[in-house]
Amino acid sequence: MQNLDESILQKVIKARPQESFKGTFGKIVLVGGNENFGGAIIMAATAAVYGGTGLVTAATDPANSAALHAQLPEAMFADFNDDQLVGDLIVAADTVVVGPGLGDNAQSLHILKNVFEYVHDGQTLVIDGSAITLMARENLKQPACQISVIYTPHQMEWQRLSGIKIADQSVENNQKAVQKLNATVVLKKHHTEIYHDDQVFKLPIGSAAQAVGGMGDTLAGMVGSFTAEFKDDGLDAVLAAVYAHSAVADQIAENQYIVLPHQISHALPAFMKKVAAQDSKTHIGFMD
Ligand SMILES: NC(=O)C1=CN([C@@H]2O[C@H](COP(=O)(O)OP(=O)(O)OC[C@H]3O[C@@H](n4cnc5c(N)ncnc54)[C@H](OP(=O)(O)O)[C@@H]3O)[C@@H](O)[C@H]2O)[C@@H](O)CC1
Ligand SMILES: Nc1ncnc2c1ncn2[C@@H]1O[C@H](COP(=O)(O)OP(=O)(O)O)[C@@H](O)[C@H]1O
Ligand SMILES: [Mg+2]
Repeated sequence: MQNLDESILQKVIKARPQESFKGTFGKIVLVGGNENFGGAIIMAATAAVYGGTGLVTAATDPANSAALHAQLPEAMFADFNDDQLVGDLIVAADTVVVGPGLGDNAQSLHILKNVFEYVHDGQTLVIDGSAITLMARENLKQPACQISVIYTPHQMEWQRLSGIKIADQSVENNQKAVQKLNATVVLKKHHTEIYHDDQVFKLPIGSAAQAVGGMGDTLAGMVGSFTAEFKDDGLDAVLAAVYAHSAVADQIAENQYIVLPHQISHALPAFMKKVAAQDSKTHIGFMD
């Protein structure tokens, strides 16, 4: 098991080329947010916008449209019930995130199946929250095409997906389950573990100040954002997102009892600027 450190940030987050436009930095579609969980998809989309992905669309329940636009005018809205529209957006995307606040009823399942129908070779698919629960419950297989699949379960979602009880989630048991999945797994907990092929990475930072609703929705948005924006970096983009999420949280937690998920997103542009400007030996104190 390898401990992640700050060097993963400099490896991925570089100064932007001046000869560029929004399309250079990727397109992402985030699917989720039923009428009760609109906050989840708004938090995920916020992470994607502030993470720097060039074009961000939230496919969600129409009940969330006004709130999304009010909170995040940079993001576009699509009705997640419009299969064709969502399909067209997915076809054009670099990364698709599905699950934050999607819910687990028949409508949620229909939307998830529609996403799986349209994803195609070369894309990244981040599967989070309700989408993991639905796949486990409905025994739904991940799409068979050549996509990079990244699951971001918390321990109970991982129990549902892998069948491994939380108490038995050892590195060895988790590795066996991940090898059957053909996917990367970001197992979220205190000191999150990332499983990829036969490699295991551990996040040595982060704290209980992060134990608030929406923290994982924000991480899913960041993982999606970085995989779309830094698409040549593959696994490193995932590792950098996981590290940055908790590195920013730790800095906010120096002065706060808890960290609100949207505060992490809002702090990202300044944090990323510091990373891109600094050499790899310097501590990144974006609030210094
Ligand atoms: N503002 C919004 O819109 C928000 C919307 N959200 C959306 O809600 C949807 C459902 O997601 P979910 O995670 O809230 O519920 P679920 O999948 O049933 O898991 C909870 C069950 O597992 C158990 N549990 C055991 N270990 C655990 C662990 N380490 N981490 C977490 N749970 C653990 C836990 O035990 P308990 O707390 O009861 O002791 C409980 O029995 C999903 O789409 C998500 O995106 C949320 O993000 C919140 C903000
Ligand atoms: N005690 C803790 N220490 C460090 N990180 C934590 C702690 N509790 C929660 N987190 C982080 O918060 C996030 C919680 O994810 P999740 O349960 O999916 O949240 P939600 O679905 O409410 O957005 C994960 O990134 C997890 O690693
Ligand atoms: Mg979650």
